[in-house]
Amino acid sequence: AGCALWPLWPAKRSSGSRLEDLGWSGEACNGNADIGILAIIRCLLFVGIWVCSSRWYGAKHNDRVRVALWTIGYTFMSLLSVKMIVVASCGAESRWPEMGSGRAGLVMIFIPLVLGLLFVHMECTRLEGILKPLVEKSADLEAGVTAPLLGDHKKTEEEDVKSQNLFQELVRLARPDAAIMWVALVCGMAAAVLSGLIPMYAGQAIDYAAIDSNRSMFTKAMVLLVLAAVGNSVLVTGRGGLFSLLGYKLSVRIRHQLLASLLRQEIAFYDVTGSGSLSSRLQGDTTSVSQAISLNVNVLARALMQMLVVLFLMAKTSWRLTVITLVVVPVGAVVTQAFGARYEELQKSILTELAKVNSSAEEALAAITTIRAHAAEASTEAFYVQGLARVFKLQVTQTLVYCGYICFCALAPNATLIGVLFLGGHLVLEGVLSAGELVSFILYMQTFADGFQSLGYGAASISNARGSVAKVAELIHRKPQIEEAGHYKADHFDGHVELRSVSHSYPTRPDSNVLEDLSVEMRPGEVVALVGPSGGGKSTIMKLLQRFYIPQSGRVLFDGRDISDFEQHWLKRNVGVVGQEPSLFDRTIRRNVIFGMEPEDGMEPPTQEQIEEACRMANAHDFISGLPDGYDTVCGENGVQLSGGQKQRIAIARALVRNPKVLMLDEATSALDAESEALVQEALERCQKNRTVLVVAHRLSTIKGADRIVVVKGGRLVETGTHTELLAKSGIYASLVRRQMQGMGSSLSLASEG
Ligand SMILES: Nc1ncnc2c1ncn2[C@@H]1O[C@H](COP(=O)(O)OP(=O)(O)OP(=O)(O)O)[C@@H](O)[C@H]1O
Repeated sequence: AGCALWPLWPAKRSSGSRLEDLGWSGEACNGNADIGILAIIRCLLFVGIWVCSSRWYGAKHNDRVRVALWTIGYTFMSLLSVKMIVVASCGAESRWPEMGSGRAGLVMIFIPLVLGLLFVHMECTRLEGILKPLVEKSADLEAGVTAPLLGDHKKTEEEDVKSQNLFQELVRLARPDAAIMWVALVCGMAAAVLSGLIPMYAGQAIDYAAIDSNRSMFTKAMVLLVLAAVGNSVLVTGRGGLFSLLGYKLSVRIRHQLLASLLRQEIAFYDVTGSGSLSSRLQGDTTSVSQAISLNVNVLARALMQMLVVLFLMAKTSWRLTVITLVVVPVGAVVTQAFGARYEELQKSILTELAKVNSSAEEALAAITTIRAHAAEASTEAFYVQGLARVFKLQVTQTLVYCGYICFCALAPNATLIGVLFLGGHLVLEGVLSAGELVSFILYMQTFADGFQSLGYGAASISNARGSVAKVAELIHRKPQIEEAGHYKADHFDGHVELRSVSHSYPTRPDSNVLEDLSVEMRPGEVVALVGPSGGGKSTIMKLLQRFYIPQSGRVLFDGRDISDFEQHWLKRNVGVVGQEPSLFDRTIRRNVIFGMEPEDGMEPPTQEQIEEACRMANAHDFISGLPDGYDTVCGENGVQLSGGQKQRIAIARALVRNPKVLMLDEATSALDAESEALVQEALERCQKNRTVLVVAHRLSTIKGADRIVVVKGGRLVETGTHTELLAKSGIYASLVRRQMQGMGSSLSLASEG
């Protein structure tokens, strides 16, 4: 309380009355020369005490308290500033010459300005405080991006550094369009200057017309006014258009960079990061990042430039009126924001309550027979009415807040206008200010208030986008945690495949070994069937052979060379894969067949003959030719426009068009009708000729046809041999076969055996 009242107390008691002492009488003060200096020292001390105490209190309690404290502090600071204006205006020149010379005026303008900036800073901090937990919460919910990005869920120092580098990140993203940005900023700067000149020329025109009656000067002022207005509109258009262009360019670039980075991440990254959260990064976050840069930088830059220009012109016109404006405008902005925040809070509560009420009504209508059976109509109705009453109560509060808000909105600008007119009118009467200058000032004031509001809006929006910028930037910069493959391309490839003493655990479960010291060799041209109970590690072997993961120990070799040495495009051309669930893209059949072999992939695309030959081998050519658009038929999202069997056959054709030396097949277990299954099966058998084939087999017929059967259980190779040899052993394989023969399992990899 002492702190709060101190600034209001006169610097030094004088013999005159309190009002005289403050200089309201308009006569010279009776105080001493140090009155102004003392006031400034007090003011600075007050700011110091207030900032420290509110920070301390805010840290201990919450942001609302801090903002409330700040508001109280600001109010008293404003009163102090008003007092200082009065003191400075009361003819203190006689005792403190600087007071009248304008230097003190600058000091007084400076104080509220610093406070204004402090406000913006604190508002951002407050918003950040509110947003951070939300961002963290949503990240937790997504159980996604942050996990692999931040590593071990730790809130690391790295994260803090990254958030500090946010501005640098924004600059980095916008750098390729720096030229556009600079031109846009220059346009904005020039527009701001011109928009500041408009009120000035308007004031001059009034002075020349109404006071000086100077026709030629009036015409000159009007011409300049027109030029300023036209120039301003041209520049504003240029600035707006360029910033929009910048936004779109940015959005394209960020999306491109993000998808390019995502496509290069190791498969383990996707094990922990849901595709849902990644697509939300790609859609929502990229939009907010590009908007943060284009739209909000535009708003902020425009507001800042406008405010600086107008502030300069205001101070030049009348520093006394400027101080009044600097005191009142931020107060208006704070109150507006407080109202807005409360209004939104209430709106959210209303929507939540309304949703509850609606669902209770829906529930009641859906369960009408239960209600009737229990004669519970009255209590159901009462429950609904209680809900409606809660909504109504909230709506009344919201209306009160709204009334307060519109009352303030209607009153505040007029109150400011009246205040400025009152003081300005006195200055005009005393000849300190001309009528035109007063009009100019009032127009400046409006521009300044607009600028201040935009500044708050822009700062809040940028603050909102911080989370998105951080996430997008981390994803763009994320280095795949699997070392880059080599560049080896073999002149001759036999198709010899080997897993040598491989032990593997997935990064998400580093403590559980999925494969344990497993060694398998597949000689060129050999067909090897991989069987075993579910969860035994068959698919893991396939994944290691595709270098989705690097084994913890042991080696994966092709023709005796480590898989990591090979140039991956070359290897994928020589090693074909057909998965259990064929995944097709929303493109034409042709493009789906040559997937990964398009010119953009650095490959010579297969010819139409080669495509058709592959499709013939895959039993797909006939049905494709029967489609109205043939090979140009679009498959639809994930191939929805095709049947399961057709999709499988296209996937087989996709593997065969590469004419691979090694073929890896995961037999489809999903139900296909008998005809489709026969076609797929026939295609699979046909494509095994002259190739090293590794097939995760579920059907007895496939297994019987294999040169060798490898039984994997618990990550270990437990049996190997031909069908007959393994049956004779009466081991796991024999029991799996027995179970299938007895019709207890549809495949040889049922979990019950695990
Ligand atoms: N991406 C992954 N992250 C963590 N663990 C995994 C992952 N994929 C598989 N596993 C685990 O590894 C073990 C072996 O799985 P794998 O898919 O290789 O078995 P499988 O023999 O192919 O089984 P199925 O015949 O049912 O397909 C299982 O315990 C499984 O839970």
